[in-house]
Amino acid sequence: MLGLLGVGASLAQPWAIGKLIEAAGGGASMIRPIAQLVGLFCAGALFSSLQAYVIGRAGENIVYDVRHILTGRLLRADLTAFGKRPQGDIFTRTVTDTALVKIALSQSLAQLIISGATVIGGVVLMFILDLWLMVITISCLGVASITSIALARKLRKVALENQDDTGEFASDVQRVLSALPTVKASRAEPREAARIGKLADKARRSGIRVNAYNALLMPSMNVGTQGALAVVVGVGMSWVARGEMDMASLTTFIMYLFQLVSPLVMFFMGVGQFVQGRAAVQRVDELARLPQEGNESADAAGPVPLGPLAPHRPAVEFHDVRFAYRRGKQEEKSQVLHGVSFSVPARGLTAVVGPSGAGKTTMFQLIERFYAADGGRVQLGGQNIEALPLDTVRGLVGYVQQDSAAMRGTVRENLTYANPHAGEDAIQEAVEMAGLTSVIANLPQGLDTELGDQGSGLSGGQRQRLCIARTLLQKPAVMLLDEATSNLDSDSERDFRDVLRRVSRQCAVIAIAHRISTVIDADKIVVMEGGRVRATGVHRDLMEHDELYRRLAGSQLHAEPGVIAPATGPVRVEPWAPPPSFAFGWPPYVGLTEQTLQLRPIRSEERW
Ligand SMILES: Nc1ncnc2c1ncn2[C@@H]1O[C@H](COP(=O)(O)OP(=O)(O)OP(=O)(O)O)[C@@H](O)[C@H]1O
Repeated sequence: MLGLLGVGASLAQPWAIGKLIEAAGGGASMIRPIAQLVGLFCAGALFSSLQAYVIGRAGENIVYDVRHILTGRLLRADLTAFGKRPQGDIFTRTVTDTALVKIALSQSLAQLIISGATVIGGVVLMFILDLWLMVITISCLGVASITSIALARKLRKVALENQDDTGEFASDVQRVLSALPTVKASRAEPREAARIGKLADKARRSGIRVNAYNALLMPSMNVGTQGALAVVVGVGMSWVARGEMDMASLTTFIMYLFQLVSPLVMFFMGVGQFVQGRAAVQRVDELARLPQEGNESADAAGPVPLGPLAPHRPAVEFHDVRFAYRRGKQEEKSQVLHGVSFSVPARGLTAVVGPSGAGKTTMFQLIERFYAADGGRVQLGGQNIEALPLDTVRGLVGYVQQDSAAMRGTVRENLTYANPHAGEDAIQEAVEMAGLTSVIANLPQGLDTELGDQGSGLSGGQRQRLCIARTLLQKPAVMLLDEATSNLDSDSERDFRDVLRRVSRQCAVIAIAHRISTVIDADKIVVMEGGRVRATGVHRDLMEHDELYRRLAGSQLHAEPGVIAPATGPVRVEPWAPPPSFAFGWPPYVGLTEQTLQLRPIRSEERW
């Protein structure tokens, strides 16, 4: 509305100038026309600056709303759908494309409306002033408008390409930066620089095409209006000379034509911006449509009260659970769990063992409801996990992941992440239980020491203990530990076993374990192989009856002197030796003898 009032004020200005010319020519008082003109100038300036402020504010509100809704949907996105998109692309769409949406939905839309209204108003007034001059003007502008519309269409296409290219570039930068130590250790910097350089170049080339079409858009309109101006001045002046038109009307007409130039150019620039913004809207919209996790009917009811699960019934039950990951655009299935059934008591330690790739972590992810089972039933405290609100499930289940996820922020923020209201005593207790007391005491600012991305600033084992403490603070009913002790030294692991014993008196602890010491202690052991439960029992029975378990206990589980012997008699641990030679030409294994440990130059035939 403010914009349209501004348009009204500027459209009235040539009319006021005409009146001024008439007054000057007729020798009448010029005070009134000058006052009218000044009033119109001031009103026009006031309305357009107010409109610019209001539109700018609306734009910021729009971008805030879009980002707020989008991040909410990203955080609640289904992991399968989320995992298919490169993170850099998600980042570009959330940050850069939302800014373009702001331009499209506020600035350029307002520009289109205001300059469109100015053009229409001007054209109508010019028609009233002189029909034939207007016909001449429209024919010149018509050609320019058709060219501009064709250019705007092309612009939208290249803008979409450029935004995709920028997304691809951002994804690759993110991929490399998140694995920078691996890149350096593999001496892959030149390769990566070349690869990223190619993507940057692709974005540069499509960016240049966007600029080329943008650059053509304005001059094509300018040529049309300048041509129209030349013809109007020529024809109009000859009519004035012949006395068929008065000078005031021609001046007013030319003023309107001048006034038309800028809004027309702005209109087509607005079209350009709008089409680029529409491409961004399309990309943001695609991201916002990512499938969401959770069960709407269960979640709508809100979280059910948390508390320890009843001690007399199993905490977790798997009944014939089948699950396949979906990969790629075609959603090809890779079946991982083939009818898994077992139960976990509400108290005590249950260890899950099995060869790599057996499906142990996948099982945990189904308990956390990161993914939904394709068949069968997962139950928590006797209730189907799918029927419980997600918030309740994740409040009951604490998860220490395999790769000990810690985040940028202080140690305290990391510790209280799952329970932000934890008191100082509870924090100290969790720190103590996870064996972090001396680690934190040695940090420069104790609990308030800042950690870098992924918790850098702590060792792998310390990060692992931090994650364990975080889960302890959550006081879960079911605690999932995915190889949580793999980075701990023997002393810390022994201490942690005591912690596990204490914690498992309060809740169900399920641990994927590769250390025989953790497994021996377990009240129940689940042996998995190839996505199936092969055997369950306690250490002694499994050593007697299960061939795979015996093998794992002897090799894959990290044997520790004096641990296996009391339960079963000595287990022979074969020393590891690689095969005689690998197909890709690794030199034959010779064994570490005194001779091979001596440094000597490598002969050319030994290189690989
Ligand atoms: N996100 C995923 N998408 C597709 N397949 C996956 C995904 N995660 C795991 N897999 C596959 O599922 C199978 C089981 O993986 P899982 O991580 O559950 O095994 P695991 O028993 O925990 O192994 P490990 O002891 O090595 O951690 C593997 O074959 C793996 O390739």
